[in-house]
Amino acid sequence: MSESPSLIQLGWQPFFQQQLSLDEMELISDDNADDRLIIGRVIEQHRSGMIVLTTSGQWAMSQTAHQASVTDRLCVGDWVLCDQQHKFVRLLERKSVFQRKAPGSKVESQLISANVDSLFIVCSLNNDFNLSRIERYLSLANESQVTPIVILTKADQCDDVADKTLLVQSLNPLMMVHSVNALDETEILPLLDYCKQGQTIALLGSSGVGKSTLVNGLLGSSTQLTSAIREDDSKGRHTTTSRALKWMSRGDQSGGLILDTPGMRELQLGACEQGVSETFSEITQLASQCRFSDCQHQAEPGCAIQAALASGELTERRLISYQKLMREQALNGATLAQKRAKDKALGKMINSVQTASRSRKKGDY
Ligand SMILES: Nc1nc2c(ncn2[C@@H]2O[C@H](COP(=O)(O)OP(=O)(O)OP(=O)(O)O)[C@@H](O)[C@H]2O)c(=O)[nH]1
Ligand SMILES: [Zn+2]
Repeated sequence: MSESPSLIQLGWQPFFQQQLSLDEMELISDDNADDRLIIGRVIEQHRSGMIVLTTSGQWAMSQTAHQASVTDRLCVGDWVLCDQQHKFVRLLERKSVFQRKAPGSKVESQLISANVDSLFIVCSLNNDFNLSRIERYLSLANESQVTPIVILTKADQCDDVADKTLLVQSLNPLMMVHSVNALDETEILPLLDYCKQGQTIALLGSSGVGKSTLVNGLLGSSTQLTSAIREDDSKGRHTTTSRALKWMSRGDQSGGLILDTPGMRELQLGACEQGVSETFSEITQLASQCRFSDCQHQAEPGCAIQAALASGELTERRLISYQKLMREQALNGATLAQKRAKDKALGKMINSVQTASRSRKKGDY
């Protein structure tokens, strides 16, 4: 590792500080205490465990067997307290979290990253340009309460940059939208404003839109928090994996962190009804003005949505995009409800088995 960062450089914020008890604060600041506590941030996740970075270096975190239910649910970006033996003590509450449906399962979620402040939604201005995909990513950002920033790449390969940028801006007039040639470092410099010291950003976008190019450009000649590591993959080959959390520090300017895990890149829409509603807030607003509270927005009289379509205030594309995402939510919701019902049934069965076994022991069976 080239350099140890300060807590602030690692992304420590008042939100996390406020969670520490007085006792914990004492144990953190007392270098001589036997039960000294150390604050660390999870920077990598491996099959074998978590790598935690602290102000005094990085190490593999250990845990006791009974902590597995918590440590199995940790992810890159998490803040943890550890003891001097590098053993997990507790997880600090997350400011934000990205999760997805676990592969092969409709109901379990898999945590991808935590404590991201801003999300760069990357979309290229050539053939990948797709408003509905941006809306999908916006729903994810809103659900996770992470600030979205839309970055339109390959501006150098597009004839109507201004028109397309306006279209994206029309999704939300308050949203930050940038169009860049990601290969040109001077064009991406303004993006560094979102990555100031203590801020953690993540990137989301289809393959080939320029995420790696942006990350490399933003890192510039940054000091890396950590160097690349070599580990054996499942087939025993050596692979070089780069750190999931990268630090942008250029010259004497100390920047924020880029969280770049493969999982983040493949993120799909999980359960995020709230995020979808927020992304399409004008549609939910309109729907509340329909004459009938159960309006299907088809041909009912007094339908505010149909009226907005007719006046051109709302586009059909946007309505269809909203309905599609909402339908996906309904499906997610259904599977979650089914899972809850199943868990409840299982709980009942376990209870009845335990009651029966207790009565057998008491001899009244
Ligand atoms: N002309 C031009 N080419 C770009 C731009 N951004 C990226 N590219 C090129 O597009 C190709 C894909 O870029 P990457 O940065 O690897 O894309 P990515 O999003 O990281 O792709 P994945 O790793 O598959 O997710 C590379 O050849 C880049 O040089 C841009 O703004 N303009
Ligand atoms: Zn209606």
